[in-house]
Amino acid sequence: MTVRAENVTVRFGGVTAVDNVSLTMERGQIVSIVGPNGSGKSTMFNAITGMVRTAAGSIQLDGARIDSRPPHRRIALGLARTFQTPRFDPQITVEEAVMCGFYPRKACSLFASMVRTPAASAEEKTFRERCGSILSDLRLAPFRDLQMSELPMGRVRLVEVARAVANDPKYILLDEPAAGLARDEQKMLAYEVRRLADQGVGVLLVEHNFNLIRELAEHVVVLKEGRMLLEGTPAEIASDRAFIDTYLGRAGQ
Ligand SMILES: Nc1ncnc2c1ncn2[C@@H]1O[C@H](COP(=O)(O)OP(=O)(O)OP(=O)(O)O)[C@@H](O)[C@H]1O
Repeated sequence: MTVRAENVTVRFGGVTAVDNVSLTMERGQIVSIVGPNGSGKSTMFNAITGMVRTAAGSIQLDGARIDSRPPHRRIALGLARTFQTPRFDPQITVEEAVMCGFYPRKACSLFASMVRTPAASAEEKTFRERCGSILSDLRLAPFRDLQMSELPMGRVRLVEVARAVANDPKYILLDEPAAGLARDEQKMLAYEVRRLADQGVGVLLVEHNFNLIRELAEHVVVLKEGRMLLEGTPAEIASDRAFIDTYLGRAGQ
């Protein structure tokens, strides 16, 4: 049970944003992609989730090619993601934002929901209860009725994680989820990410905070200028001279 990206290349006009990169994420495993700004991390995410077209290579989910499937089909197959800069309607509440995450799982039709058939009401109730528990896991329950525009960006990122979790994913791709979070919020996020992995969810994490990576990731892939520089455990990566020079040295982390 894996997501396997093999020899993926993505080009934007003359720019090769990702060049022949491979990575594998198993269910229950936390894999991290690191690299300086512009090294292709988000583009690799976008290739896996179908937001950009690959020029070469293949992407498989649990053994089946998904390269030609649109993003919503990949979501339905259990691939959820968060965005570095989440975009929510500023006027919806935190609860409404997380409830959006359940829609791909809805079994009842829109018509059934509108006329409130018993099945649709029961489904709505189940989703609302699950939403409540996701909000409290991510310590967002006190903000449930606030509008998204009232939250600082760190918490907006947590709502984004909550929305992705609502989709009950097999694999979740988190794009810098800890950016802008206070230390205690980062710890709580790390705990939740670990818990997701323990429940069998594969996690792909783009993160600049190497302490968090060291704490969470079992495997790290380092990108530089779109290419894979090296891969290994956080300890192996952290002691590698090429990594220290490229990432820690130049990026000033
Ligand atoms: N839609 C796009 N059109 C053109 N070029 C793009 C596009 N998206 C990314 N790029 C280019 O591709 C390269 C890789 O960008 P990408 O955003 O994947 O890097 P990143 O490692 O995620 O960076 P950051 O840490 O700043 O988010 C960069 O040179 C970037 O300018």
